[in-house]
Amino acid sequence: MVTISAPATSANLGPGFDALGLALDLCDDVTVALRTDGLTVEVIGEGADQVPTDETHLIVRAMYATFDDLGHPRPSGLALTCVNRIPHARGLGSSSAAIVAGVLAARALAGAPDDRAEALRVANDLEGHPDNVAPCLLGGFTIAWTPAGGARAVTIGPHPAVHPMIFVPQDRGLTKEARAALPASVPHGDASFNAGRSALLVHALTSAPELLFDATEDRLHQGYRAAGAPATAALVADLRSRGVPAVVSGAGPSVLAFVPDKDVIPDITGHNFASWPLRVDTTGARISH
Ligand SMILES: Nc1ncnc2c1ncn2[C@@H]1O[C@H](COP(=O)(O)OP(=O)(O)O)[C@@H](O)[C@H]1O
Ligand SMILES: N[C@@H](CCOP(=O)(O)O)C(=O)O
Repeated sequence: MVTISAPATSANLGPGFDALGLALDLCDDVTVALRTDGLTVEVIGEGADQVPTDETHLIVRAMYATFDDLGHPRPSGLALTCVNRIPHARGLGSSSAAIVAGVLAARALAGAPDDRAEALRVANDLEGHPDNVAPCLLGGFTIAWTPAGGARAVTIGPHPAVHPMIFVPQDRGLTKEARAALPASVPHGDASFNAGRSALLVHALTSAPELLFDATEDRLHQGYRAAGAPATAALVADLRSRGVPAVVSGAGPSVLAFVPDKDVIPDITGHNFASWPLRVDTTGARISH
């Protein structure tokens, strides 16, 4: 039996589309036990009435893909108990947390070493972009990239004065749909703008939080997604008009803001979002046997 605790994540952080991400201290816990035969999936909390409980469940899919990647036979029986806290389809990396949990659980049950670089490669192949699975696996603020051999990532910082605040709406928004809203190409000026802001964001998050406002500007994805999530765009614009570094969290529809102190909650009167002050998770997914 193995238990994986996998954190929520906020990807992109404004200009770092598909590259930058931050782990947050809100975790899904998954316990997996080997059985002689059959598959059972018990889900408590987020998504309990919505996610499948057969072999199409995302954690089970990630486990099977990992056993196959290791060349290890799939077990004849599995029992999963999932305690879910990360809201689904809100831009907080619930699918990445599920994939990471499945990859780490399968590696542990197969007797493979806890090799996060290997786990990242497999998790990214399943998720399709590395910016959530990287912080979920490594913790902290991560920069991820995908060379020919598969995804890689480094984790750094962030500066202790980086205080994330998440604003979560009731409505959902699937990442797949938000990605479909993006154009096939962008103007060179916008690409160059984001390259500069992404570089500045690394400096701001690690050494100079006072630069976060300029560093979180984006021209690659948020504008194209605004029509599909107008309430999100309105909250980001309102917060930024008051000098708060605010961005779309992942593909949305949640909003991430950086506040000067963890107890400072910006006034969001008139916006139908719940405020969640979350600390940075500095360790990444945890495994307990
Ligand atoms: N813990 C989980 N168990 C099973 N499926 C999950 C879990 N978390 C997420 N999913 C699946 O992933 C979908 C959300 O993924 P996605 O659109 O990428 O949004 P998010 O930003 O929350 O990752 C859910 O609707 C569900 O189908
Ligand atoms: N870079 C991705 C990030 C998606 O994050 P999620 O938490 O919304 O799944 C994107 O912007 O599509």
